Amino acid sequence: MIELENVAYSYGSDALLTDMSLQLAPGAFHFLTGPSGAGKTTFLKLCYGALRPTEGRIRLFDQDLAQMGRDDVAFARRRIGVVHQDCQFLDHLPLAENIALPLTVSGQASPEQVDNLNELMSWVGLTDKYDALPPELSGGERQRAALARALILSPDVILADEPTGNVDWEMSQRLLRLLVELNKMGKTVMIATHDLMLIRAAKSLVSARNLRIANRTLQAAGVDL
Ligand SMILES: Nc1ncnc2c1ncn2[C@@H]1O[C@H](COP(=O)(O)OP(=O)(O)OP(=O)(O)O)[C@@H](O)[C@H]1O
Repeated sequence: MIELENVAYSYGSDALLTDMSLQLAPGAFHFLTGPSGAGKTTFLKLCYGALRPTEGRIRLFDQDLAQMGRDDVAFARRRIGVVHQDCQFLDHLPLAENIALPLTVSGQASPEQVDNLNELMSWVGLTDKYDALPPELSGGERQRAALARALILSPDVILADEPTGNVDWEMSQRLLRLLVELNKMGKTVMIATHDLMLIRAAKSLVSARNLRIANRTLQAAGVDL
């Protein structure tokens, strides 16, 4: 689905990431860990085509990113749901409209026309927050809403950047179970996290591959992470 081959990335003159190769296969479940500032968010941005590599090759759904124009990337992006680290809601819009935004922004539908909106909001346990404004939500509610928004276009791949940041352990587990459930439905999942407890808790739920960014490159993490 997403392939990286010897990818490097630099924001300035120094390379942040080097020689990274990965194949995200259909139905795979990956954790991505590494110290703060190691480049996890940057790596996810490369995976969804928001950044282009300074070296190496990226393929999104069998297309070479280097050959893809803006429209091609936008089309491929519809198959990738991204849960952003800071949620990125529009504070003046009710929650349901925020969640439906990936559909309504392109003029494809109004929130009332989005068939799966109620279903999604119920699945993440937010039916009573339909009309709430984002600043009125708790941290866990925001994270669940961010997950719902990432799913509104029924993507094949979910890339989640610290989806359990700023929530308590119980809520982390709940979010983890939602992501595992999506994986059981056949979706490819990658979660970037600092939370090693979460990765350990996932062991009993899903067969995950653990990756770590260290020394500017991607490494398979051992059982003890
Ligand atoms: N747009 C940018 N321009 C310049 N430098 C950037 C930019 N975005 C990120 N960086 C730098 O790249 C490095 C990696 O950032 P990134 O957010 O990818 O790390 P991370 O592993 O996700 O960190 P954290 O775990 O703290 O979220 C950091 O030093 C950061 O300051």
